Amino acid sequence: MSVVKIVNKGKHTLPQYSTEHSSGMDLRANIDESVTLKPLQRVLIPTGLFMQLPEGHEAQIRPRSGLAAKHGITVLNTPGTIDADYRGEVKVILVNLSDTDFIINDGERICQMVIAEYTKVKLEEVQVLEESIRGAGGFGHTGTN
Ligand SMILES: O=c1ccn([C@H]2C[C@H](O)[C@@H](COP(=O)(O)OP(=O)(O)OP(=O)(O)O)O2)c(=O)[nH]1
Ligand SMILES: [Mg+2]
Repeated sequence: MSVVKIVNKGKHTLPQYSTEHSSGMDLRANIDESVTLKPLQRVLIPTGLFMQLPEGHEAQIRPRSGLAAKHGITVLNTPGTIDADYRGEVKVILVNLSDTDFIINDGERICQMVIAEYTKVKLEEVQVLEESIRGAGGFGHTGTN
């Protein structure tokens, strides 16, 4: 199991996996006062967390489906990317896609964080690519049924 070093300068407990096989850990808002998010408004919410990810890993900041389905609250840049060499505070960009105000309270679980391994590649510039059956087909070219 990979180890992620974390400094918690916030007021809340460390994030945790809420069930045995959860892929994400929920992150809590670490704010002094509640924030009211108006329709289509976005806000940067601090978490109080600072991380050191092992080389070859990233953290992805993703929405919680409950907040999205019930309140239209999502992560604007989903999946947000936390780089392994980032040492600043993890912050979450939330947006309100509903038609009513939404209040974010201190300590609320606002998003989830998935730690993932990634592959670093070297780009090789060529003039022609190998053919494939798909070719340039995309954007729904296989239809819907
Ligand atoms: O939702 C996010 C996305 C990013 N970050 C932090 C960690 C990440 O490593 C850094 C840079 O993120 P990104 O590369 O997405 O932003 P950028 O606009 O390209 O900034 P930079 O020029 O600093 O890379 O900002 C967050 O705290 N939350
Ligand atoms: Mg960047």
